[in-house]
Amino acid sequence: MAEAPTAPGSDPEDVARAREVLALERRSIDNIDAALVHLLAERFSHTQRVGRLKAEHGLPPADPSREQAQIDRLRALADDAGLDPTFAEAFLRFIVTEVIRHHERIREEEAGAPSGDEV
Ligand SMILES: O=C(O)C(=O)C[C@]1(C(=O)O)C=C[C@@H](O)C=C1
Repeated sequence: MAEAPTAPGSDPEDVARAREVLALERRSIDNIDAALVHLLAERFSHTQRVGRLKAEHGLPPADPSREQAQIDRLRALADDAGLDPTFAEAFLRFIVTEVIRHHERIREEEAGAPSGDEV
């Protein structure tokens, strides 16, 4: 009697191998996600310092010309790396929007804080 046809890739050994590959890929994905979190934390610690510097010296929270230069650079890097430049731009804009929100909060805090000269 002929064997029952199996759907392509549904052989239990194939599925077991696929699960092993999936587990390995997920380990790498978790490592990369951890690296991204650490890199973002590092980036935000620098932008917090920039925010305080800007607030102390009356500089505007946002710098659109700097942002445009960053976007142009990141889009080119993404293109070279095989990453969608539109995604890279959206990702940077998402981060920078949050940074500007932090800068504005720092500026408001600075404006409300006593100067240190007061008794
Ligand atoms: O470089 C600055 O002036 C920053 O405040 C940092 C940063 C950024 O996150 O890269 C954020 C806001 C500015 O509009 C431009 C860039």
